[in-house]
Amino acid sequence: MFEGRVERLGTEGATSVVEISDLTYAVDGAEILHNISFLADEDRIGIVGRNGSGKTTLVRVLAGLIEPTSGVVRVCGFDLAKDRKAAVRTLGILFQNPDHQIIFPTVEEEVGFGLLQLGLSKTDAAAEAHRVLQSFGKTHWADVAIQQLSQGQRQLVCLISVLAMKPKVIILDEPFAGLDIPTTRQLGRYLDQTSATLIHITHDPEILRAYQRVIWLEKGAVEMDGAAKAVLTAFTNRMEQIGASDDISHVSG
Ligand SMILES: Nc1ncnc2c1ncn2[C@@H]1O[C@H](COP(=O)(O)OP(=O)(O)OP(=O)(O)O)[C@@H](O)[C@H]1O
Repeated sequence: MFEGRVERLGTEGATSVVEISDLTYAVDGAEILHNISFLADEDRIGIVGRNGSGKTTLVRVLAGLIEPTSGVVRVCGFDLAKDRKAAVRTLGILFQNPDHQIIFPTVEEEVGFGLLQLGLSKTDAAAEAHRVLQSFGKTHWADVAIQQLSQGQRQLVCLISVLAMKPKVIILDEPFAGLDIPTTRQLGRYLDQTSATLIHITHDPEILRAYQRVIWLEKGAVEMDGAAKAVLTAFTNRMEQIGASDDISHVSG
C-alpha cells in the first residue's frame, strides 16, 4: 500500500537513521536526559521505561520539537530542530491523544493538510488525500466531521494523515493507549505494512515482541539497549519487582 522506502542518505552521504551522541536535555537547570548516545538502523525500534523516565522528551528531541541542551541528534542525517523542511519530509508522529493532533473539521481536509505542507498544490493535495483514503477503503469518510468519529477512528485518521506523507521515520508515542483490542490490531496491521522506520514508545511489552531492538530508559538514561526479547524480559522482571513494593507512595517536596 505504501511506497517510500527509507532512503538512508542525509546531507553528508550514508548515515544511520537515528544518530544520538552525548545528548543531554535540561529544563531550568534540571537535567531530564543524561548523556544518551546510540545509533539505530533497525526498521522497528521500541522505547520502554517507567512513567517519567524521559521517553516522550527523548522523542520530542529526536523529532526536533525541542532542542537538546548539548549533544548531537540527527534523523536520516538531518538536525530536525534546525531544518524544519527536512522534518516535514522525514518524520511523522502519532501521539496518544488524536485530539492533540487533529486541526481540521473534516477527514479529507485533515489528510490533505500534511500534503500541502509537502508542497502539493491545493488541487493535488485534495486528489492525493482522496486517493489515500481510497487505499484504506475510507472514501466514505472524506466529508465526515471528525467530531463524529470515535477515538479509535480519529486515531486512524491521524495514522492515515501521517502515512499519506510517506515519512521515512514514524514516531509512535503510545498511540494505542485507551483503544480496544480490535482497534489496536487494525492500526497495528496498517503500521506493519509501512516501510518507514517505526520508533514506538509503549508501556505494553507485548506490542514490541516482534521488534528488532528495544531501548529501555530509566531516569533519563539508557538502562539497557538490545534485542527485543532480552530487553523486554529484563524490563518486565524489574517492573514486576518494583510493582511488588510500594515505591509510588513516596511524595517529595
Ligand atoms: N518542560 C518540562 N519542564 C519540566 N519538567 C519536565 C518537562 N518536560 C518533561 N519534564 C519532566 O521530565 C521527566 C520525563 O518526562 P517524560 O514525559 O519525558 O517521561 P515519560 O517517560 O514519557 O513518561 P510517561 O510514561 O509518564 O509518559 C518527568 O519527570 C517530567 O516531569
